[in-house]
Amino acid sequence: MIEIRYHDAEGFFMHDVRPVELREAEVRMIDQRQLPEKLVYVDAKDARETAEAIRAMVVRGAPAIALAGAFGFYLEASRHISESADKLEEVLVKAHALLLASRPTAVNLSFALTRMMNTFHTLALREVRVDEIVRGLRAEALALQAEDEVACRQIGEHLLTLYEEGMGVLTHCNTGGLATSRYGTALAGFYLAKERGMALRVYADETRPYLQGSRLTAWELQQAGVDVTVICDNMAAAVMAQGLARAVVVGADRIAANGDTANKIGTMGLAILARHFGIPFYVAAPVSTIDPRTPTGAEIPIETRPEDELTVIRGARIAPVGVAAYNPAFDVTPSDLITAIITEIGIYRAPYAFSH
Ligand SMILES: CSC[C@H]1O[C@H](OP(=O)(O)O)[C@H](O)[C@@H]1O
Repeated sequence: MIEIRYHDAEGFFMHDVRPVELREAEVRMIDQRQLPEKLVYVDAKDARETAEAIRAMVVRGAPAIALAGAFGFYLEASRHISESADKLEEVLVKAHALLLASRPTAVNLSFALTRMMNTFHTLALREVRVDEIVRGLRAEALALQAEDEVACRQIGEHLLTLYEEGMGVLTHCNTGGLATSRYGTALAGFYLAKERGMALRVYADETRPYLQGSRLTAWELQQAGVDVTVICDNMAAAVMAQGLARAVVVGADRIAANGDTANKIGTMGLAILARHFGIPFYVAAPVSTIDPRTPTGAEIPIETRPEDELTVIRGARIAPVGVAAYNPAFDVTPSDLITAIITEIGIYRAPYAFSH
């Protein structure tokens, strides 16, 4: 991976860009580790570099890593365009495994890679030339991006039906343009409200330990002119108790068949608080985040990330060297605490029973 460009992040509007973009021979990603101070892009040229970018959270967010995975899969194919179909299949099986292993919880990545591999097999069975297979894979990857963009807008439209003028809404982590193809999922409602002149107040949990809320959500919404206030994660209860937030909306990384939802660590606590304070708790996600093959939240693999992501912040140590740190990246919210699951095809309410 190479850093290719830098400029001040001020005045940069996420509506106009994509966090992950397929170019001719590389996938270009905003390096989200360096926001909000620096806007830096990195390029990855093959499956290995793309998998590393996903693992290192250069690009993050369930839909965005799915697109990065699909782009990396295509790039790998394009580097073997002069080989036989059998050799290409051998290469793509390895690329699929490498990309899939980069982060285990978000099912969108698995869904996108399965789409790409199925596209390969469909074209290979027709015995088309390898260069035509590679072109077909590029088209499928870009189709995934276009589908996600439409889905995000539709999720935003459905979210708007749940909001009232002037209300405060609390959100967790980053589920905006940086986490998707564009617009976001949970944040899409705030962008659309802004476009339509509807005033909403957003309370963004900083979202320890990786700070996606204070670093990314606050940056995105501020650039878009949305009223956003950063709070520490431990302030959520007070914000609800004071009536400042009258709803909670979050994203998702995997929704099980019964509606149990894996999302950024800290989400389950918000759902429990929302139930206690009698406010709605919404999950916003494209249907590509729903995994009917996973029966309940107990079967969702939860990624554990490096301890120093918790004990060191921007190079400053905040815990003694050698102390143990437990750093699960996600938790699972039981479906009975979820008021509604908002997707691009509609709003689902409990009891949830998702099937193929
Ligand atoms: C649009 S959903 C994004 C989803 O992904 C985030 O996790 P991470 O930043 O570790 O990729 C978080 O769980 C968000 O809800």
